[in-house]
Amino acid sequence: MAPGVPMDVISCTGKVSTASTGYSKRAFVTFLAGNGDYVKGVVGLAKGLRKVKSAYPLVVAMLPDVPEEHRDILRSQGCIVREIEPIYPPENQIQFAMAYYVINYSKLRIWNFEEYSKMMYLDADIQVFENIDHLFDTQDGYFYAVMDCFCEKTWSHSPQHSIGYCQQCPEKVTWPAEMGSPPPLYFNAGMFVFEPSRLTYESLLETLQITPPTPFAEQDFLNMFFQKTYKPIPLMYNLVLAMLWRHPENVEVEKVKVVHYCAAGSKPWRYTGKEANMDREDIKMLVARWWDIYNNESLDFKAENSVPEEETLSRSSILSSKPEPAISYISAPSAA
Ligand SMILES: O=c1ccn([C@@H]2O[C@H](COP(=O)(O)OP(=O)(O)O)[C@@H](O)[C@H]2O)c(=O)[nH]1
Ligand SMILES: OC[C@H]1O[C@H](O[C@@H]2[C@@H](O)[C@H](O)[C@@H](O)[C@H](O)[C@@H]2O)[C@H](O)[C@@H](O)[C@H]1O
Ligand SMILES: [Mn+2]
Repeated sequence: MAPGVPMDVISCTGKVSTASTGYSKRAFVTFLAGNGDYVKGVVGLAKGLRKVKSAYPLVVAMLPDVPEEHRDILRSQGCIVREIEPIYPPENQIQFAMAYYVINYSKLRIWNFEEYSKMMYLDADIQVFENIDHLFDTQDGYFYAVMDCFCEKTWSHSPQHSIGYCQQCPEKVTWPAEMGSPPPLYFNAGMFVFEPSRLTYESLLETLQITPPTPFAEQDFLNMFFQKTYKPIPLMYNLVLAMLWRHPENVEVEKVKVVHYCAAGSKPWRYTGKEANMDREDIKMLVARWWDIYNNESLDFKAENSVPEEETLSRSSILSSKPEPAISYISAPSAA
């Protein structure tokens, strides 16, 4: 099992917690850039959230280069489209792990969505297979995300990769004293629970301008910025596919609620099965499950079934005012 992680999370009963007292506007948010095929990822995500009957809308923070045709597709799927301005890191010569990561700093604009009190960020290459609304009831003041893995070659630039150390199995290769203290717990930034705040937003942008970029771009930056308030949540909330072959002992596939198609060659809408590990039966099954949702027309947005956002708000405020059985915060099992 993965190392035990100190955390309190809502028991996965899915009940509304009394913690969300009073009016609180919540939403999922994803990020879309370019005129390429990631729009399929967002459509899949919107349909997946509908399939699990999530109570909250999906906001799409999109760069100006997303074509109107793609915006119409997303509106027709019930998404709330929000155009954002790009954010670029300071001048640098860095070699990002993937060249296109440079656009991912624009994700930081979501901290400025102050009309929401709590949001859950999901990459467009993520699918939600079980309802995770209960994560909105996590205690405020923290940054919740799943721990990443350092074993893929995309990490070959890092000291931890060079000595074979991974936080998913810290006992396998212990961190040598001569390299100082081991790296702090590090999260995958494809999924996280956060609270939009103008103050945090401005601090993020100011800090970014004086922070030299690093290979994992905004993910590295977010890990540095939220190091003190980061609370790991179990792997079931963001299965980074490489965990299946790097740390199978930490994965209970039947418990996985969220799958992150981030391994090379695993984007379902581009899947060929030719890249390393892509011919695995579990990968084929997870890609097929993604397509089942994407192609399921009964999951398309139907305006007549929807409740306009403002009404949804009042419903959620009724929900939060309705006396709900308090639920206990439990110290969750280790992150697996
Ligand atoms: O051409 C692109 C590349 C990335 N993204 C967005 O940026 C996120 C991060 O990129 P990606 O998921 O490919 O990174 P990975 O998690 O695979 O390293 C994607 O999920 C999308 O939300 C996008 O919209 N268009
Ligand atoms: O821009 C930096 C990116 O960093 C992350 O990518 C993953 C991916 O590259 C895997 O292949 C690695 O193995 C994994 O460790 C790494 O975290 C986030 O998923 C993505 O949303 C984005 O923030
Ligand atoms: Mn991703």
